[in-house]
Amino acid sequence: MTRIIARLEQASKVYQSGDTEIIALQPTDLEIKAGELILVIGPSGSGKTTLLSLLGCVIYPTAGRVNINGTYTSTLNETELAKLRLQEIGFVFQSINLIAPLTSLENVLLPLQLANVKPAETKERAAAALAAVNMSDRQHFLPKELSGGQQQRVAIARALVANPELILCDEPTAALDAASAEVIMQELKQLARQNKAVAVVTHDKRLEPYADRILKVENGLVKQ
Ligand SMILES: Nc1ncnc2c1ncn2[C@@H]1O[C@H](COP(=O)(O)OP(=O)(O)OP(=O)(O)O)[C@@H](O)[C@H]1O
Repeated sequence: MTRIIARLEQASKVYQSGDTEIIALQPTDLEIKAGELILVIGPSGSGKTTLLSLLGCVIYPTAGRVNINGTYTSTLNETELAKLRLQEIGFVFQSINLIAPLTSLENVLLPLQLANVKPAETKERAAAALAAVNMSDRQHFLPKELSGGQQQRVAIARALVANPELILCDEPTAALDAASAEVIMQELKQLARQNKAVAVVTHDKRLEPYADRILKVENGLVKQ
């Protein structure tokens, strides 16, 4: 039986802006399984980032429940939730967010240091994560010394170094040319093959051939 890594049960998100309620996401049922790469597409403002933020436990649902790898997030306090995020979820953002004064290796080390992994182990694991995205030869480079595609690969290494089950990406290829976008997608596909679940929000049509499943979001409504 395929493992379910993330599940939304009638999960919705409503934002309050002054007197107006904005329904960012209608009540949604969704299962994301180990081994699949999902694309999330839809117009601007349709609720894609909201969906990804719910899956990433960055925001709480207004109603309904979120289950990550068997745990309902509503049963956790802030500290436990932060720990779950660190252990189970890897994030890759469009804006990359590498820390400028830190080298590739130091950026990738961060999640392990935050998770209190033993120093003897951290370096080895960070180096292995960089090797997995073919960036071993750029370990000691600063972000500004790397191309956009290389920076994105370091961001992926950082997202996967703690060995999370769920990898969430918001427009990971937006700033990249066709060749770099293909490398990134091959790498995300590779992660899915290693029985992780990968969800990618994108406007980029070039990514569709890589998807096992495409979710369309329109006006806060998710269609499979
Ligand atoms: N913090 C917030 N407060 C109020 N409204 C919000 C907030 N975050 C998002 N929204 C609203 O929720 C709706 C969905 O936003 P969301 O960011 O999920 O869209 P999106 O599909 O990711 O858009 P884009 O493709 O432009 O990034 C929008 O109407 C937006 O204005």
